[in-house]
Amino acid sequence: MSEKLAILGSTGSIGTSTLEVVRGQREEFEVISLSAGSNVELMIKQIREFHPKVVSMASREAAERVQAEVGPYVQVLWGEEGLLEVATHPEATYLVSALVGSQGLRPTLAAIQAGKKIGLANKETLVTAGHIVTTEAQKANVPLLPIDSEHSAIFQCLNGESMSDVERLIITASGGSFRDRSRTELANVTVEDALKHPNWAMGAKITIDSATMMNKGLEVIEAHWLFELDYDKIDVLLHPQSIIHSLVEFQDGAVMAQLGTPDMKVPIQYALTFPNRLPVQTTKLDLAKIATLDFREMDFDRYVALRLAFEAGRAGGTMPTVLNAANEVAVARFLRNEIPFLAIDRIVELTLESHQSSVNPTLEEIEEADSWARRFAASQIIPVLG
Ligand SMILES: NC(=O)C1=CN([C@@H]2O[C@H](COP(=O)(O)OP(=O)(O)OC[C@H]3O[C@@H](n4cnc5c(N)ncnc54)[C@H](OP(=O)(O)O)[C@@H]3O)[C@@H](O)[C@H]2O)C=CC1
Ligand SMILES: CC(=O)[C@@H](O)[C@H](O)COP(=O)(O)O
Ligand SMILES: [Mn+2]
Repeated sequence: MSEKLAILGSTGSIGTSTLEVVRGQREEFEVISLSAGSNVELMIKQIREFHPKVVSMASREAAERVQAEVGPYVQVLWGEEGLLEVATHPEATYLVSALVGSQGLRPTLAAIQAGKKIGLANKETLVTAGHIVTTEAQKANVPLLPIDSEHSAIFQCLNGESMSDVERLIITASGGSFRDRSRTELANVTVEDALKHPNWAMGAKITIDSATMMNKGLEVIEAHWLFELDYDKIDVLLHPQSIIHSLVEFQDGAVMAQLGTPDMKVPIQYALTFPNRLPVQTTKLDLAKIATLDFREMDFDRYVALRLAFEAGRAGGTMPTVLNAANEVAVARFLRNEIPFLAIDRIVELTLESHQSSVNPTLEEIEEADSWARRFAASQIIPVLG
């Protein structure tokens, strides 16, 4: 048995793909603890199949419903306390951090401080408090293994290389659901349309982030922290097929890329088994069938969210925290049909413009900035501009 797993967000897109990886490599993994929000039915199924010792749900009511079904042999907790228990269970060796949003920060930090290896899908954690998360990981001598497909690709390209030879990272972007529409054509798009990602089946929040290009913005900040590179050395390239997951250019002009069919089981398993590789049940890449790979230069006027993310990342302090929190609120409002699509990046921009950033913020200052940004973004009534 190589890893004993704690999984935050086990009922989500990354969580269920992680359990699919476990199913494919039963002798490699044991599931120790799981957490979910409100999906009681799926949690009960996961408990019956994987026999965790502890699980947690978002609310007491959901936890009681799970406990009533599974009996006393599994401890069912709830709320923030439950997330911390799941993340730091003494028997777990490895945390898969796959909650959505900056609510993943506290439990992920706790797992780092408890010495668990981290498989990081929850990019918002690194965006909101990158300097704290990376410093704590270094102190605890804990690896942060990327699950996000682009960062896994870069991590694989950098294997055995010296960071001083890296000229730049090139993060690929599919362009999301509306990549073939101009900005003015986005005024009346629906939630249903925005949720149709061309290449990946993912949770709702990241699918909207992909449509606004905020996902790529968050990934630029994530790459800055994971690979300790200046923003001037991080580029974004439109690549509609999502076959090249990202690239690294070296100072001698050589460019390394990692390719594969879009299937999160591949980066998830690599993060779990690194430095080893094991077989994965996936569709193998057939380049002759694909025949053509396309690329387009990034347009920062079309994708305002990406420009805002570069600006917030470069500004540092609490600006990335505010970018992330305002975006979380704006995306949730769009998903509830409260605001139009184009209001998402406008709300983020207005929130950033109104924020007084703190330099080298503490965890408490980050949480304060996060709360302030959530309140501000929730209160904005936006005249939508093209
Ligand atoms: N999906 C993907 O392919 C990729 C995702 N990522 C990142 O991974 C993270 C997870 O994304 P994804 O799996 O798509 O998201 P999903 O929305 O599919 O899953 C989110 C998970 O978090 C749980 N959750 C939500 N709210 C709460 C809460 N208040 N308390 C406890 N648990 C909660 C959900 O539970 P429930 O189901 O019960 O609501 C679910 O298990 C995000 O940060 C995303 O950006 C990165 C790369 C690719
Ligand atoms: C699978 C994954 O890692 C997502 O972050 C994906 O990359 C989203 O695609 P785009 O943001 O490029 O549309
Ligand atoms: Mn990604």
